[in-house]
Amino acid sequence: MNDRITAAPAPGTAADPGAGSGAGGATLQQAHVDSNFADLTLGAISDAVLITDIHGLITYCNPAGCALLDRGPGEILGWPVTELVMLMTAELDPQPHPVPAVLRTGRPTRLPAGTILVRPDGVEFAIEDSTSPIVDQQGTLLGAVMVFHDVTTTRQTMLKMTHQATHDFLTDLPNRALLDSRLAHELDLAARHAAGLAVLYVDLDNFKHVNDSLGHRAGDRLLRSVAGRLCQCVRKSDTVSRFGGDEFVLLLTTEGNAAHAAAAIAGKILTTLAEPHQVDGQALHTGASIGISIFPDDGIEGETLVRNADTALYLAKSGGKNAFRFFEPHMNADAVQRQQLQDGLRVALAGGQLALHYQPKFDLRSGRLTGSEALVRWHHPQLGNVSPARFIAIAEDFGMIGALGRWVRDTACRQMVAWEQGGAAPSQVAVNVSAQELHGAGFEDGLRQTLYETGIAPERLQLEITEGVLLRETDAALAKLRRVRDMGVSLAIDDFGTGYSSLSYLRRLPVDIIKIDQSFIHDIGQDQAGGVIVRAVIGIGQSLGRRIVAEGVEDSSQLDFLREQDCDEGQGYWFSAALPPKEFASRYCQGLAV
Ligand SMILES: Nc1nc2c(ncn2[C@@H]2O[C@H](COP(=O)(O)O[C@H]3[C@@H](O)[C@H](n4cnc5c(=O)[nH]c(N)nc54)O[C@@H]3COP(=O)(O)O)[C@@H](O)[C@H]2O)c(=O)[nH]1
Repeated sequence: MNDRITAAPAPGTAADPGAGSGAGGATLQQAHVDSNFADLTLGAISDAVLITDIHGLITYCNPAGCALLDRGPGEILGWPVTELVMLMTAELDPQPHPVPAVLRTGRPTRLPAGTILVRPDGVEFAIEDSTSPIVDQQGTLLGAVMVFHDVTTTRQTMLKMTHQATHDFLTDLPNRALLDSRLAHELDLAARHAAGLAVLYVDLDNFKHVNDSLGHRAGDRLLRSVAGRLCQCVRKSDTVSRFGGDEFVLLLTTEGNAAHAAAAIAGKILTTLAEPHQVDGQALHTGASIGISIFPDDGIEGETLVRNADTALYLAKSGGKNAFRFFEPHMNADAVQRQQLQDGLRVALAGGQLALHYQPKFDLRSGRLTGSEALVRWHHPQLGNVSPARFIAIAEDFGMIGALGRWVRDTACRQMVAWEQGGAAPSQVAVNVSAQELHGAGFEDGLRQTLYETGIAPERLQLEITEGVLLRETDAALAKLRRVRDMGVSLAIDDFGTGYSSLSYLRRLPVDIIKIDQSFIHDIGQDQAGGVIVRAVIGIGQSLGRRIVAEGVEDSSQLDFLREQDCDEGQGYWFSAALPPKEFASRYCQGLAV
């Protein structure tokens, strides 16, 4: 062996034969000196090799070992291996050393994965090792040999890969896979210690609108901001995960009542998320809806708890958004029906089950028919007639609203053209456009296609857009509406009065018609305020050059009042409910010249 690795052991150490380390130490050192071939071999390999005597004092270190420990042999030999090579777990807790164990048992051993070696100068690196006993031909234990190498880079790569596989790339939150495994672990603990556990399913309200109107980069930034705020709302021991899109699932563990804790956190989340988010220099507003399930009442398995929280979320959303709801068992029946409707709607869209009915609108001064509103109807083969309010929400939630809206528009326009070709048609047909449909990227092109393919004159088509939708419009969306109007199609603001538009805002909206919401018409004659609002809307709307339509006219006193206020048009059961096309034509198109 060369001088570097056979330097004399520290005086007084067991490796010094004079120190009375016994025959084992002397024999071992002699073996080193004699073994030139072994010396060359050990000097050539990249693994660190440390040999100790029977007392665990280092008697040999190869060059790779010296390099890893950043010491010359003189600073290594004679040291207790447990002091020079301190070992920790991956969590930096003390790790039992393998050399004393081998010297005690005489059996080889390996360190657990993730073991960290801490040098006396404080430098740490991850190692993999194997430690074996050294025995002579008589079977006497002479010492131990520890072979190890630095796996920091490999470990970092592995940790990075594990992180990527278990975290969301955009927000760096745990992903669904990690949530599932944490949920399984926490459920196990909760079951054994009767602890509380809640799952909160959070979904942003109108996130798609941000993406569609401001672009995906802004959407991504908003999601990161939301992720940060969600983490601020919970303890470090809780899990905030992103399930994809704008859906986040939180796992809360509590010692007390889980429902109370979940309600408090849900309230905090709604308040925190409602604060404006600074994205690209502008303040973005977003709300959220939250569904909550509680262990064990709402499920004892992770999958069930998440599914039930999702069901409760759906009801929080359909109940008006920006709210939280706890899961209730009856919701499952609703969820089953929703699934049935969702599946059924796909079939219905493919053909046969959908129909349009037409409700007439009349000029209140002349009594003449001014047009009709097309309202979609669905006869489900098992469930019978399904309310459009219900299935339109489902179409919106499950990405079918574009196709449904397109079907309604195409069918209404074709019907108008058919009536025209028959020689008698109302002057206009109105179709409802849902928020999501309007915000969809293909809306304008789809509309152009409808006009082109059906051959309807654009001025014969009217789009009804609810006030709530228009209120949330950005400049880009308003520009979209102006382009629609430039095609020659007229626009009506539907359900006016329910969205609290300011009158100055009304002036900005590119609409031709204001339809007063039926709730205000219903209030006419019932209380003072109802009539006052209707009168104000008619006066101000007309002064802004808009035509006013009263929706939901049900009796003659309402009609008289509307006429007194010089309202332009009326629609409602007093005149007629929506009718199938044939009935509509035979009642209202006779005598109408195109
Ligand atoms: N995006 C689309 N939305 C649509 C379409 N078809 C309908 N809808 C929307 O669904 C909601 C419920 O519609 P519906 O059950 O058809 O009810 C409409 C009328 O039948 C009803 N109405 C009409 N007159 C009266 C009346 O005198 N009293 C009374 N209580 N109800 C009456 O009102 C509904 C019309 O609402 P509106 O559109 O706001 O004018 C409803 O929100 C529809 O908009 C569709 O094809 N696409």
